[in-house]
Amino acid sequence: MTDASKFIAIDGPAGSGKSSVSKEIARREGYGYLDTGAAYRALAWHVLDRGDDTADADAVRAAASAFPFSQGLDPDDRIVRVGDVDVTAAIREPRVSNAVSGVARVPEIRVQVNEMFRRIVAESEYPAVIVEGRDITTVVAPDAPVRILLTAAPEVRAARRAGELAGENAAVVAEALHKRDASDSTVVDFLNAAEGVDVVDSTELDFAQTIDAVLTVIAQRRDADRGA
Ligand SMILES: Nc1ncnc2c1ncn2[C@@H]1O[C@H](COP(=O)(O)OP(=O)(O)OP(=O)(O)O)[C@@H](O)[C@H]1O
Ligand SMILES: Nc1ccn([C@@H]2O[C@H](COP(=O)(O)O)[C@@H](O)[C@H]2O)c(=O)n1
Repeated sequence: MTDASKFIAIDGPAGSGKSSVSKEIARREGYGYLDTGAAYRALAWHVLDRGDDTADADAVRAAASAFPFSQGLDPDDRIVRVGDVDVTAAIREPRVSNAVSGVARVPEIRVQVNEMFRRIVAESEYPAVIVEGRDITTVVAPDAPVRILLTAAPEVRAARRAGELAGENAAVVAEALHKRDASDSTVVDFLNAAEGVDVVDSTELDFAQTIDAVLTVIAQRRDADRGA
């Protein structure tokens, strides 16, 4: 069993605000920030870079066996590398977003990256690390003192994501987001909160209100964990 005491675990569907909210809270509170989706995205990029298809599980496993991934925990230093290549921007491109679920579907890959996430948190010098993804509250750190499912209505998430991708057709962006959620939810359940997980639904909240809501849960859970 891993020591999950440093984890602040946040799950949720695409576009629910996991990365933007986690990053901002990490900055304010002096926590580390681990974007687990970046590892899946970087592996998808690596598979494509090798000229392979992420739908081919054997090709994904082969790419993962030589996957020199690196990512720091500083919320203001978000550089992601595969070997010497800075893939920070490339992993956000639609071609990677559309391919990443293929990587996430391979069970051995999930085991490999989850072990890496636990090791990164255990070795970090931060007092706590906000770790966000799809299965952090349920699989990666089910014993974490703080576990939050951050969600929002599908149309709100799609509109927020379309707002980010200037120049992209909103309907196409929405369709890609829902398709990725549908594929990902066959692998892990990030739409329903597991027992003991707090839900923050930001459908009716602006960004600042969402931050406040998440900070309130963190404070309550950490106090309870300390026996306050
Ligand atoms: N409560 C909110 N109100 C308005 N905009 C928000 C809110 N929360 C997040 N956003 C915005 O929604 C967009 C999507 O958020 P973000 O990228 O953090 O989602 P995510 O859950 O990490 O998505 P993905 O899993 O696809 O990476 C961002 O532009 C972010 O600034
Ligand atoms: N814990 C996780 C995190 C991510 N994934 C997969 O990676 C994709 C990209 O994640 P983003 O958070 O950057 O959008 C996501 O669509 C999943 O396929 C995962 O499976 N588990």
